[in-house]
Amino acid sequence: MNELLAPVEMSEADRLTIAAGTPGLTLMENAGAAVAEATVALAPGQRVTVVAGPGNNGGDGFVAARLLAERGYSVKVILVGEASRLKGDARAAFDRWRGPVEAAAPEALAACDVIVDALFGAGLDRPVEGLPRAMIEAINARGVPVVAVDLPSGINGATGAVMGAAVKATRTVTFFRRKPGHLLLPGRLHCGPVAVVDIGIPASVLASVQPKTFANGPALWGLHFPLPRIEGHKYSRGHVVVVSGGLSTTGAARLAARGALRAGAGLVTMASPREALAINAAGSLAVMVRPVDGALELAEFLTDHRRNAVVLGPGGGVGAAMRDQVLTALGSEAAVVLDADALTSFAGEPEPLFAAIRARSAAVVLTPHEGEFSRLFKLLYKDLKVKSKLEAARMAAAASGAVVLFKGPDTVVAAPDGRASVSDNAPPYLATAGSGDVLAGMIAGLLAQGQEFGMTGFEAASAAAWLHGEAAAAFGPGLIAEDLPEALPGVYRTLFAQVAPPPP
Ligand SMILES: NC(=O)C1=CN([C@@H]2O[C@H](COP(=O)(O)OP(=O)(O)OC[C@H]3O[C@@H](n4cnc5c(N)ncnc54)[C@H](O)[C@@H]3O)[C@@H](O)[C@H]2O)[C@@H](O)CC1
Ligand SMILES: Nc1ncnc2c1ncn2[C@@H]1O[C@H](COP(=O)(O)OP(=O)(O)O)[C@@H](O)[C@H]1O
Ligand SMILES: [K+]
Repeated sequence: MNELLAPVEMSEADRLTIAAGTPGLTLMENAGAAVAEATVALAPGQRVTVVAGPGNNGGDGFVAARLLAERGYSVKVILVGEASRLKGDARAAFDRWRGPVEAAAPEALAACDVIVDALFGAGLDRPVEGLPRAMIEAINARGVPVVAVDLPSGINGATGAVMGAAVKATRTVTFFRRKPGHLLLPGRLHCGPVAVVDIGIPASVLASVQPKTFANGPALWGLHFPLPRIEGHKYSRGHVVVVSGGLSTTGAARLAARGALRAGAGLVTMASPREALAINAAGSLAVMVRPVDGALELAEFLTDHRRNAVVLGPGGGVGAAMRDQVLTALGSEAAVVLDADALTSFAGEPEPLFAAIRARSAAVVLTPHEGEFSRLFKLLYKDLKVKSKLEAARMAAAASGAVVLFKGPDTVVAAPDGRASVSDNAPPYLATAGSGDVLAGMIAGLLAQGQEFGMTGFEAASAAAWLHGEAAAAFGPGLIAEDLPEALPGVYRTLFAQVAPPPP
């Protein structure tokens, strides 16, 4: 159930289902019935207004109107468009509706206790203007609960963008699978809780649709999660190296090291400039500290292949020295996580970085926030008209050859092969200094352990993003970055029970 279907993929799922013998009208009846149920569950007053559009989204609305009227609600349909132009299943559903139909006008919403928004769904294909826009604005101004059919009207299902104006729904009922626009911002903020209902589309159609976008969660990577094994030992759980910055900026690397250790890496070593050795050593217990200055010493340090994952960037400084260290790490056999200054150091001239990534086979994960993303992938943003964060992350992954974790409330992880995950579990108080450093360390911690479990860079980055959000939510408001690694054991307790294979 974790697949996310863009509108074109969803209409393919519909088409395959209909071709296999289920009439489109049956799907529409099931969809409308689910919308009616959701409306009843909101327990509004008796007066329901269905705002219906010219396509099949409106068709779902006509079905819901009929079923609600049959249950004794006082229902009125407001049609945005000409009744004479309705076609296909929507026409058939309209013909079964015997109640009042009013021409669309904002004033027509005056007397109602709940609104069913069936104006536009997957078929929205241009910015909303004129009367439809006035209706959306009137729905939002009305202040009564709104049940959105499939998507809040005006939200682009593929991108989450507001196409001019969009309904703010109380809840949303969608069909078969969620759409990217339910998770990506701003779309998610318009949906309220999203119910996914079965309308008779069999999961088997997914084999043909081949979705590549997923809601992030254990269903995506649980099978490859590196659970500690009885016969394991600390060396089998991987060894993360976190490269520290200079004397005044060691905190970021220490946060990353703590994140790596709590994520389960068997060993974590900070590779520290000599000037910062004392402070790094004083600030660490289980984390080891070794003197490593500059790219040459880092290269030497990484010749030990047991050191199998490296984090570079947090507090590391921007410039030629950082670029050298990054290219050195990419020249090793270790998995590499590049964050913060490691990314900014290549802003404006990313080609040497991308070439080094493409020349290796071990995993590389880049973890930019929006500022770092636009600095590093400037050309991409300028040359191509990128429509969404999802598309931007995918293009960045394809261009760089790395897994790209594009941070934010709707973190997207994209792999060069086109797969992508979207997270919706990060609470807003995760936006606090240093939380990204912990995340970089957690990714490396999973990469270090994950090799023999077949955990890829895409899975490690997705898992870390999800765990990061769960840890923040488990700690609760008031969170600071230091709390994240300490909240991880509680998250692991639940996760391990969930993903552990059943006893033989
Ligand atoms: N058999 C199916 O395909 C099923 C479809 N379902 C429903 O059908 C919906 C998709 O139906 P459609 O593809 O007909 O699309 P929609 O009903 O979402 O919208 C398409 C209509 O809106 C018009 N339109 C699009 N953008 C506009 C804009 N900005 N301003 C003015 N008019 C605009 C189009 O010209 C077209 O007439 C789904 O969201 C879902 O609610 C469900 O009934 C399940 C089964
Ligand atoms: N509004 C938000 N809601 C949820 N998570 C957020 C929000 N804003 C940022 N985050 C998350 O917080 C973390 C911040 O990382 P980053 O920007 O690198 O900060 P720092 O460099 O201080 O560590 C990222 O994991 C990001 O996804
Ligand atoms: K809608």
